Amino acid sequence: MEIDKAIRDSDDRRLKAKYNTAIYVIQRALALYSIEEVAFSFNGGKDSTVLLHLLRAGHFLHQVEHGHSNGDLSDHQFTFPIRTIYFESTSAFPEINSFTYETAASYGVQLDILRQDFKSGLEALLKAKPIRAIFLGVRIGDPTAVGQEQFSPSSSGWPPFMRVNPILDWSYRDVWAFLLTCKVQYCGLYDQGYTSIGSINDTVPNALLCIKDSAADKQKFRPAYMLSDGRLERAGRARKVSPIAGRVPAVSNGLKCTEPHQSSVLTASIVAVGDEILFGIIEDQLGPSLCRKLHSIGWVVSQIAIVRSDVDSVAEEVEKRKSTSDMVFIYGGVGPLHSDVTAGGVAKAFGVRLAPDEEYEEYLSQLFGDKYTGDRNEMARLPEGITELLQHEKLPVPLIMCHNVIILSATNVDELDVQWDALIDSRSTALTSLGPFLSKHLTTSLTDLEVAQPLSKISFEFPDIYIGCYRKSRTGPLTITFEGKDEEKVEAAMEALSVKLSSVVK
Ligand SMILES: Cc1cc2nc3c(=O)[nH]c(=O)nc-3n(C[C@H](O)[C@H](O)[C@H](O)COP(=O)(O)O)c2cc1C
Ligand SMILES: Nc1ncnc2c1ncn2[C@@H]1O[C@H](COP(=O)(O)OP(=O)(O)OP(=O)(O)O)[C@@H](O)[C@H]1O
Ligand SMILES: [Mg+2]
Repeated sequence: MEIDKAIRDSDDRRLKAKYNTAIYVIQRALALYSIEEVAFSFNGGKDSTVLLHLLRAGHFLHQVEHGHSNGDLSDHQFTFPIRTIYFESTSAFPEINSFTYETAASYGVQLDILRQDFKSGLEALLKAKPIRAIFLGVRIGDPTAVGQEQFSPSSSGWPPFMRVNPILDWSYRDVWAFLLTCKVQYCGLYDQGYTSIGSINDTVPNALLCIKDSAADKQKFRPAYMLSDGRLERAGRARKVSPIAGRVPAVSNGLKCTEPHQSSVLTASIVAVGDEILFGIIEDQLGPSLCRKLHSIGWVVSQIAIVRSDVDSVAEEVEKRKSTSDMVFIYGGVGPLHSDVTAGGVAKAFGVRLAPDEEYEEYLSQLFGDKYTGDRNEMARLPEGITELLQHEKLPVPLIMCHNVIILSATNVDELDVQWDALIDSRSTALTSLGPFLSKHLTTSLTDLEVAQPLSKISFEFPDIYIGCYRKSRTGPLTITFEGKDEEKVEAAMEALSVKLSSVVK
């Protein structure tokens, strides 16, 4: 079976682990329900395309296990035996419609086309057919995944059936790793910068994939698999636009299609975990170093917090920061000791549990060998369903990323340097360089009282320039700093203040 073979032949351990879990879920469902009792909800989207091929492989393996097939791995001509439903809508992209029909034809899939809304369509279907379980390509991070597990009964108010979500814990990156590794066809819209597809009324290409090319009259987009931060997968679906504007790829999620540094500033929060820092026994050196690194790539650090080494303190801080910052960096409290509570705190902040992560466990056992036994397995328990491992050749063990929270295991500045370089190199985080800040400063021996009024006027006139002040001693000169991304504006702000201050001197 070519899908199973492609995954087994691949050396992507994470993908293998995700594949195995999905196949396990599919096989359990096929053991629980007869083939007449299951259905597959297919809509030509990338997630349901992944699921189609997983179902093909899962059903094939199920047959082999039960002695119904000769197990011939080159068996391509397998007719797809699971009832497949497609809710066709007049507002679907024509490319999605044709891909759905063509794919069905290629893999022997019999499509049941439903032209009602989901609920009425399912009510009618369940009256007519003995369906008890429906496979869906829902993934954690989808708005509809909230509260769902791999097997979730339909919600109240819906007809009764089991929703089976074999790829619930797959990330955006896993989806693309699967489609590219298995070399299967996917809808052509994904090669035109669409990263998640709804209807023509609410979907445009993802502005984060826009290629700036002033020579061309039409904007171009990179393919969906190039999106480095899966969190932003739905950026092209955030805003409802008119049907005509929906096909014009100029605006998405309020972001103009420009180089990111021209239109946006991203913010980061830093969380250090450690009672010893709060007791004053050791000093946090990673926080200031991270601030410099983030500033150098054009990010704004909005906060550094130091929290106690307990799960609730970590969870409370991460919960606040993850929704107000684009990225949260957390360090300290990583390891197998009783005080190593960071992973647990992050899990709690996202409302998930800690569960063994096979892939991470493998890295740890390679690193620690035989010593890695017993309680040390604790280290391989990571937030379930939301963890992405960020591998890099320079790192002995991958970094852990849970949505927009990156757990750093560095304990000193040298280790941080290595992890930072790996993050910058890694295309799977959103840590893109936004273009550096331009910094200028001037010093004055005027008093704070003399400077206050002109300075507040200038701050008001230049709202997008960060104007700050510091002094090294109460009696020494005052340094005024100007930070911004537009050199001319930074200089204009500094010049304007100089003029105002010189008139104070006179
Ligand atoms: C087969 C199937 C089963 C569904 N079951 C439920 C359900 O039990 N409860 C629910 O609230 N929505 C259910 N939905 C609706 C989806 O959660 C969601 O609203 C729909 O896929 C639209 O998603 P979109 O807004 O991202 O296009 C179901 C949809 C499908 C196709
Ligand atoms: N019109 C539809 N007909 C049948 N199933 C659907 C339809 N819309 C959604 N689904 C089911 O819901 C799942 C989740 O939809 P979702 O839009 O998140 O994923 P997708 O369409 O597969 O991929 P993408 O996120 O790129 O749009 C689908 O994988 C599919 O199982
Ligand atoms: Mg979709």
